[in-house]
Amino acid sequence: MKIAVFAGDGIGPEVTAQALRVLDELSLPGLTLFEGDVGAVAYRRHGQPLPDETLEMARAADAVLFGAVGDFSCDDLPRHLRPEQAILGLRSELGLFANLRPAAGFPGLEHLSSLKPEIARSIDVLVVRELNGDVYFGDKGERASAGGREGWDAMSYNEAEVRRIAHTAFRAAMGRGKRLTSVDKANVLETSRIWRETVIDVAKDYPEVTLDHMYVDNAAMQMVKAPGQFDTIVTGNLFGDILSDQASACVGSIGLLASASLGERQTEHGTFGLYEPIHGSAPDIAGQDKANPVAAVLSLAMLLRHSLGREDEAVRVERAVEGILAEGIFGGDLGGNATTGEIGDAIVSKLLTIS
Ligand SMILES: NC(=O)c1ccc[n+]([C@@H]2O[C@H](COP(=O)([O-])OP(=O)(O)OC[C@H]3O[C@@H](n4cnc5c(N)ncnc54)[C@H](O)[C@@H]3O)[C@@H](O)[C@H]2O)c1
Ligand SMILES: CC(C)[C@H](C(=O)O)[C@@H](O)C(=O)O
Ligand SMILES: [Mg+2]
Repeated sequence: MKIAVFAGDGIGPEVTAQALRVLDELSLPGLTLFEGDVGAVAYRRHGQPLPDETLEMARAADAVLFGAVGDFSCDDLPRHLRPEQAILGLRSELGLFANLRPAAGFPGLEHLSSLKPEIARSIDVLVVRELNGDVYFGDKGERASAGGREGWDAMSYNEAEVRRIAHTAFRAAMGRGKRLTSVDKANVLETSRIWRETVIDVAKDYPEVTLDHMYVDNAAMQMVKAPGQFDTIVTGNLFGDILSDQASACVGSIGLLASASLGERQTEHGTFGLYEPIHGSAPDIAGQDKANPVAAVLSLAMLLRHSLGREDEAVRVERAVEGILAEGIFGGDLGGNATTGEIGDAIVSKLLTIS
């Protein structure tokens, strides 16, 4: 089993280090780790945010554990050299079109949510975000206009792209509450019209799943008003990016939410995938031992489940995280004062008590 570890920038290495301590504690036989450069750190060392050797390392692995990329010092670089191109490049080059972003409350921690506890208690949603298309990967550029320089970005989805993410989402909904909400902006966008018609067509293969549709502006409002109404959400790249950050505040902190990015490639151990927190490099707290490593540790749990076929270990890691949160071990993002390292220590100790 090979895991490529790309820790990246800012708090990326800080939170990834804690996930690696947890992985070490599991002592999985036959596991080899490879470390590669991504993001601003890769740009400084190699002149590119996603060097060829990093991409090759990912291709040769069974899974990628990713930290975060992004650095304000790179804000003025041309787009293709920006750190964010590392994660966008990995997602597209590796065909990772399905981004699973679960957002469920931790029992007893409702008071940590930005919502009223009685509303927060109900949140248990899986956001299935399409990851290889949309306005992210359409043509873009700058041109002259009567109003001065004009930036433009083309948004599109074709039926094949919608079909494959819809199948992923319907299958995920089958394993959950059998309710799927497709989020779009079909009242305005042609992209969303094709999206909606295609999702409706795919629904014929899943008669047990109740499908409904919601415009993204309403979905954002409903996410804070009554998040418990959602079971599984399927949406495009941009809307999924935004709604998942929003869902994290409903749970309590962006430092709590993990993600899996999956494609079609199967290995002898499971589905090849890339696993990362939904948060970024958080330059405002980088280097201060303040970052919450829970999202990174829970990303490792998703890696164990989906790419290594290690459900038992995945559950153990999740229980350890739930355990330390139930004991009130929080960092500053949740109103506590535990450092990144102390939260990692607590998770590792808790793991030892769970068989
Ligand atoms: N996948 C990725 O690598 C990824 C994801 C999002 C943003 N980014 C990049 O990260 C940089 C910063 O972006 P941003 O500030 O918009 O988003 P961010 O997610 O990095 O931070 C947003 C806010 O949440 C806080 N936060 C984030 N993670 C936290 C954690 N684990 N513990 C405690 N607090 C945490 C930060 O301190 C900040 O206040 C940018 O360069 C952006 O492009 C990268
Ligand atoms: C860094 C950025 C390109 C990325 C995205 O927009 O997908 C991030 O916000 C995320 O959620 O992983
Ligand atoms: Mg995001």
